[in-house]
Amino acid sequence: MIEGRIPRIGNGIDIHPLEEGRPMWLAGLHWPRETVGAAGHSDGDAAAHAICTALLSAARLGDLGTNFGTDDPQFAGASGVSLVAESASRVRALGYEIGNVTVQVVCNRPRFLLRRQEAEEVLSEACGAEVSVAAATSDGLGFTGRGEGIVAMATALIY
Ligand SMILES: Nc1ccn([C@@H]2O[C@H](COP(=O)(O)O)[C@@H](O)[C@H]2O)c(=O)n1
Ligand SMILES: C[C@@]1(CO)OP(=O)(O)OP(=O)(O)OC[C@H]1O
Repeated sequence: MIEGRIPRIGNGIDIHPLEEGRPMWLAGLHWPRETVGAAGHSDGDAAAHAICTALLSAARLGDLGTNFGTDDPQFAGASGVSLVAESASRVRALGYEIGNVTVQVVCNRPRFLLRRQEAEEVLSEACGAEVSVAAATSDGLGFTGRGEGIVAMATALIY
């Protein structure tokens, strides 16, 4: 473990393009009514991936790509939830505990109003610590506003 008793934070950001006909996985949930889903080597769950990078960065363990490379077939189609669980486990293996994690997604759809609690429960279970989920549109601006992609940003606190 890196020296010191001071809590440590990490930030993570992930962006995935959206494509017709792909399943939508976001914030640990499948969204079966969506007609577009995130393209990627894994399930494309930008929220889960941002959480992974936030956790790994807090412990100075690199980021999503250095831990779960696209050159490794093991991670083809990997669920975001499984990558969050593995990231949390790597952080704990260094002797840290996870305080809490927040993640915010920027997209028009899906809407989190009815499923926020479900997403928080799934991601908290994977992390072994409380995860809160927020969402925003970009008010029609940019690639998120045009529905071409999803952005997610996360912060993790470890101690
Ligand atoms: N994908 C989304 C986007 C937004 N929300 C909720 O709507 C609120 C207003 O969004 P603005 O971008 O107009 O500020 C936001 O605070 C979220 O509560 C959502 O659920 N899902
Ligand atoms: C998750 C990984 C590995 O399957 O693939 P992708 O789903 O493409 O996701 P990305 O955010 O581009 O990060 C790279 C990889 O770590």
